[in-house]
Amino acid sequence: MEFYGVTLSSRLLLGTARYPSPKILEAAVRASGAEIVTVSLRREGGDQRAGQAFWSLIGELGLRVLPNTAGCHSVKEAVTTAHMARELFGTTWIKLEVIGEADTLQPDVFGLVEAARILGEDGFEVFPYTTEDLVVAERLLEGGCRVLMPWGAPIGSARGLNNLFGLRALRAHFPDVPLVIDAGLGLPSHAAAAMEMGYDAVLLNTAVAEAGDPVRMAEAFALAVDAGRLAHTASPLEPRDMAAPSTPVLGKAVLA
Ligand SMILES: CC(=O)[C@@H](O)[C@H](O)COP(=O)(O)O
Repeated sequence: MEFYGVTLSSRLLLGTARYPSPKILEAAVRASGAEIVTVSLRREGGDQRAGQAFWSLIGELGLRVLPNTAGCHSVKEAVTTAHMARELFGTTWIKLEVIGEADTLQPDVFGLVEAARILGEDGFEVFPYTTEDLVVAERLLEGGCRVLMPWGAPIGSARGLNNLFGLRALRAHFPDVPLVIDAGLGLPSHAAAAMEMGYDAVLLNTAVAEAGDPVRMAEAFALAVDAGRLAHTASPLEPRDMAAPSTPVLGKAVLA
């Protein structure tokens, strides 16, 4: 799998917020096998000691940082945050969030398209947090995005894949674009379903960070992502309406 020319073997991207402690975050990242972790600029500005531990972990595991513009509600705020993140983290990658609505934290897709275009022209490689809308997807690609990150469900909701029809349509319309389900996953089975559908990867945070045992949950998600991907490459059956006997029978049994 490739994002902007970078080849990766793990298809699980992990967020780094809301863990009970830096130690548990470290163990969860290790258990997940993730090669990319998202970091919010605002979080890193906070606790100095947690920041230090986090940076040694990044170095030790050779992780790639995907800074995000979490919590930005306008194009201006998102663009400014992206510039600060580029300075601080030394990467042109940016996970672009422009939040449009407080209850669902759903993307403001108009602002998103505009911010993605501005950042693309500024040399950023943008990972936009979007909806499953096909027209918005097309606009983001026209604006220079080479990866799309549709939501599964609202951030932190743990609902899974809310709109299977829309997500399937998105996958079918853009077979060659790396598509990552971002946000709203609650269970490993949700991640497996996304991968079975042909999504390239999943990004999640809350389901692991707020699980009773984040380390075990990180491992469970890693296994689910691998299983879902394996199933996808094995050409799964299409569901059908009528029964089809799984055991072929020849003739009839004679019962005396
Ligand atoms: C980590 C990150 O980038 C989040 O903004 C992301 O959207 C994760 O959502 P969940 O916490 O629902 O997994």
